[in-house]
Amino acid sequence: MSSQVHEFHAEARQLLDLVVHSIYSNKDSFLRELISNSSDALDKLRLASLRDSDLDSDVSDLHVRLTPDAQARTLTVADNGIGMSREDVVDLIGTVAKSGTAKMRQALAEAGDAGASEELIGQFGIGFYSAFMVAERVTMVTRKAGESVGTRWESTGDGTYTVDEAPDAAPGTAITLSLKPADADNALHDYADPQVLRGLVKKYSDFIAWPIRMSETVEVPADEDGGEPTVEQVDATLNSQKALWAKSKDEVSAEEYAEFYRHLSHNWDEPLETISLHAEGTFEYQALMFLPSQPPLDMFARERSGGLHLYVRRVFITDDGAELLPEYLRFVQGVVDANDLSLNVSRELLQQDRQIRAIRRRLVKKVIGTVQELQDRRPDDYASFWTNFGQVFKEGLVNDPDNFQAILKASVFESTRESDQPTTLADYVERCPAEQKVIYYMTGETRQQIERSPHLEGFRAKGIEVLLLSDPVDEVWTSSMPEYDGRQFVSVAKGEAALDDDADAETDGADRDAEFADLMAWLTEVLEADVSQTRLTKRLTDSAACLVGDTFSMSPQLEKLYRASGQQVPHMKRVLELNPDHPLVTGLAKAYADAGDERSALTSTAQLLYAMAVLAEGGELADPAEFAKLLSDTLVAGLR
Ligand SMILES: Nc1ncnc2c1ncn2[C@@H]1O[C@H](COP(=O)(O)OP(=O)(O)OP(=O)(O)O)[C@@H](O)[C@H]1O
Repeated sequence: MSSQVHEFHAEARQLLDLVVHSIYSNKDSFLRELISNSSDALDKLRLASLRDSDLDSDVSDLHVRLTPDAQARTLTVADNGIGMSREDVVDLIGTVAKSGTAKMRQALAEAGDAGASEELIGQFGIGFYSAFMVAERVTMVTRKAGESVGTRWESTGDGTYTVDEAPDAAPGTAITLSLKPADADNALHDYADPQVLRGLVKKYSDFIAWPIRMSETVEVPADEDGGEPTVEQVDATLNSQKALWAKSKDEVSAEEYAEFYRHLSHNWDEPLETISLHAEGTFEYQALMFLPSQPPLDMFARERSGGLHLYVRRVFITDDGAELLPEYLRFVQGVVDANDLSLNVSRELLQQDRQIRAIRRRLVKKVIGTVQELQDRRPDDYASFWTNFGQVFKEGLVNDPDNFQAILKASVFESTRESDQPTTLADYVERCPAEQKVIYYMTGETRQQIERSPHLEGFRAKGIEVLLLSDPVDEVWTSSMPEYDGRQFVSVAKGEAALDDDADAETDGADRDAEFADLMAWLTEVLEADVSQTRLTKRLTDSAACLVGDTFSMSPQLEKLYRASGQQVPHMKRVLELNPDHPLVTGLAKAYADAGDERSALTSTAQLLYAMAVLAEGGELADPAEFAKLLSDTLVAGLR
């Protein structure tokens, strides 16, 4: 195939434009990005050759090489890794691989000016494109393992790039940067200077497992025989290649951990917390995990792979660590290096492996324990963790019954208490009056909707704190009637509300029940399709009526969630609760008593009463048009 000019995808162009004109101060980080990509490519080739004995690739000396050329003002970063095919190049480099998400697109659209690029680059990372922060032109020559012809890619970072055949390409990938003039004022260093490169590798990429080599000029002093001093080219390895996870925590600096985290995660932020684990005994392994300080763009993408990389005795096996941590901990980044697994272990085997399962159990406990520690000791960091990952973490309440209590404890919840901070359950319990033996909650779609719901009126009037749960998972885990610290979770929208506080209430209640008995029996009959029973309520102060489920029933929101996921669930009838002090209820009782046999005229009022109760809790009417007609007819009748 001949030379082709391609246009970058719109998003890629936008991003490149930001990069080229970037005032991002950390331009040095381009080197870390390129070395990181090379390291990944070397990992992939070694793995491919382990798995596929037909792959005729030389893996005896895998490495990265830096070649600065001060005269030509170029820097080449080359590896003999997996390489890319022509299609790979166009697909991977011509588009912003990870940017399909709305968030990135939105951020790009908003970042109109160069000033915003700083933040954007720092937040999202730009991988390969970071080369354009320091280079006027980038040339990539690459050849994929197993293919005979290579590809040459070139761009100046304007809207287009060219792709050519490269018949003589060496296996792997070589990226040559034609460097912009060094400009110390703008943190643009001289990347053709070997000393600068040496320093950057030490700083950012020391832990890379593969050797990063550079040919250096060294002076050989005059020997004893009086020969002249000479200058020689020597191949130097710039990085120590030490696996950070094998070291104990006090041997590694925070900055080293942070760089390693960035390398692993392709994020550009600092880790919020570093977790190091060295297990000895039956199964020996080392784990190094990080809680990020920023959420990744694709956290809610279902196909997102796990954040843990698996190594076996220092050999990279997979970066899809789905078997190592459950989905609800998918934000955790890190490495697990197991001593006793086979290098040939396949994905299927991983799933069944006893050792992997044991490791997973331990890692899960460790991560939850770390979140708990944050909660106990570093409230600000915990708050930021919760904002970013709380919703995902709470998925564990549904998916990980074994750790339910630990997850519950390490979580926080919104509540009716006057505070902008969510509460732990321990604090909730501590605030409870002595006689309150349960934890009250209400679920709904948003906090605002729940707060307006009539069910809370009585609780609010009595100053009883209620948890406001508005994540979809909340519907699910609460429906199994869990306990915390021996206290049951009780929905304020289910069962009878125990809100009495004086002894006379019982007799009072019996009198009132008798007073409204006829009306209630009639309402249950008229609203038979939706209402299982009508009773007088203790939970309302302002509204006329509300609907409550049985203690063990499904909430309407859960019903909706099940339907949305394609499951057939029966429509749940609920109890209609009436406020005997409300004029609409007393008025209706009177009208009902006066109407004699002419009660059919009151039917629409009964239906409106029901519909209003549904609307007040933020629910949806089965037939909104019918409701509008009923209301209109009633209003018209009132005007006559
Ligand atoms: N040296 C290389 N050898 C082989 N493939 C490479 C190399 N450099 C980049 N690639 C391929 O190009 C893809 C895109 O690289 P790029 O650095 O833009 O993004 P990334 O590494 O996936 O993520 P990030 O943007 O966070 O760095 C990589 O995922 C990889 O498949």
